[in-house]
Parts: sequence; C-alpha cells; structure tokens
Amino acid sequence: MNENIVWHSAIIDKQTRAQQKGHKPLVLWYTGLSGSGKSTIANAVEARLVELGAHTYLLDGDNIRHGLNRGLSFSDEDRVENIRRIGEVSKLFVDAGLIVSTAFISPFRADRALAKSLLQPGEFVEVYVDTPLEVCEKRDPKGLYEKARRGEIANFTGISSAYEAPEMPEIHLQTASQSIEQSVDQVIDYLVTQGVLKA
Ligand SMILES: Nc1ncnc2c1ncn2[C@@H]1O[C@H](COP(=O)(O)OS(=O)(=O)O)[C@@H](OP(=O)(O)O)[C@H]1O
Ligand SMILES: Nc1ncnc2c1ncn2[C@@H]1O[C@H](COP(=O)(O)OP(=O)(O)O)[C@@H](O)[C@H]1O
Repeated sequence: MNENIVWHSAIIDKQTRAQQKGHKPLVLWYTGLSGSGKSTIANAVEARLVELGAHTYLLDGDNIRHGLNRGLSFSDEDRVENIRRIGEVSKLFVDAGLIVSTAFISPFRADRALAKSLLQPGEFVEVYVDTPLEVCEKRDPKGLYEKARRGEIANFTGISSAYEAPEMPEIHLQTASQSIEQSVDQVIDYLVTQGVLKA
C-alpha cells in the first residue's frame, strides 16, 4: 500500500445514513452451487424488502462477471480475487446504508471469512442455499452441468472444482424441500428477529 495515501474520515457516516433509511445496513451473502437458487431467492427477497420500504442493492455473479470482474476465470486463484472484490464492494454498499444481497457461488470458506472480516459484527449474514448436487444438476437452468459432464467446461463447481459448505450459516435454506416462498419468509423472519427490519 502506498504510504502517501491517507484515509479520510467522512462527516456523514454509516450510522447517519442508516438512520435516514430507517433500517440497519448489512449484507445477505448467499452461497451455494450453481443452480441452487441463489439468484432466484435473492431477487425474491429483495422484492419483498423493497415492498417493506428497505433500501437495497443486489450483486449477482453472472452480471458482475460481465463488468467489474470481466476477465476473471474460474480457476481457484481468480475465484479468490472475484470474491475479494465483491467483499470490498459489499462493504462500500453497506457503508452507503443499504441491505446488500450477493449471489455468488463463493465456494471457499476462507474467502467468505475474509468478506465477513471487512464488516462489523452482525453485518455479514451468511445464507447457505443448500441444494444437493443431484437436484442442481437436474434443474440445470443454463445447461451448464450437461456441458461440464461432457467435459466442455473445466473447473465446474461440484464436478471438477471444490465447494466448501458453510459450517455455521446464519440462515440455512434447503431448497429441495422448501419452496421459494418459504425461503423468502425464512430470510425476512431472520431480519425481523434480529431487529434489522420492523415487522
Ligand atoms: N466453471 C464454472 N464453475 C461454476 N460456475 C460457472 C463456471 N463457468 C461458468 N459459470 C457460471 O458462472 C456463475 C458463477 O460465478 P460466480 O462469480 O458466482 O463464481 S465464484 O463465486 O467465483 O465461484 C454460475 O452462475 P450461478 O449458476 O448463478 O451460480 C455459472 O452460471
Ligand atoms: N425451491 C426452490 N428454491 C429455489 N429455486 C428453485 C426451487 N425450485 C426450483 N427452483 C429453480 O431452480 C433454479 C435456480 O436457478 P438460480 O436461481 O439461477 O440459481 P443460482 O443463482 O444458484 O445459480 C431456478 O430456475 C428456480 O426457479
């Protein structure tokens, strides 16, 4: 880091912005295999949050890889960098007072821990979208599992690249046995219980 770059404190801080918005800022960090339901659930939760008057922003893996993280591959090294940047961007959006949702596979525990370490206690809510590989593969919404099985995609998560499941997620969604609506309710209930939102 350049020693001539000095951190500048702002007059308007996170607390002030949170007060203005009427809810606590935090990140809902969805993690799970491709096709587990991260985007679907994160979008549905965000829609519910907006109905409840919350100020939100959604960072979605596929979209971010078209812009900010264009050029990063699916090697372990590039996934680490992908998630490091998303952690930093999430921190900025939390600082802006928003309820941020991130929908990335984020397969490695150490990288999720790094993202968590950038935030204050309670601001990083790990949402494990726990869907067995067989179910994801059956859904195969983008046809990627079929391609990966044919050997047309290298380093595919769950097949030829590792996924390290969360050990103590704040929210555990089991989409093989619960509907999208039930998952949305579970996330919203958690936020109400934690005093992030008013019921
Ligand atoms: N090799 C390989 N492995 C896994 N996923 C692949 C791969 N190649 C492309 N895709 C598509 O990219 C999406 C995952 O991107 P992420 O940025 O979330 O991945 S990661 O967090 O860096 O591991 C993932 O999107 P989701 O299905 O929404 O998870 C896939 O559509
Ligand atoms: N109970 C469920 N919860 C979440 N998604 C489900 C469920 N049942 C079926 N699906 C479908 O599974 C697919 C999940 O895809 P997506 O949300 O893109 O996952 P991801 O972002 O994790 O890759 C969607 O087509 C969704 O409609």
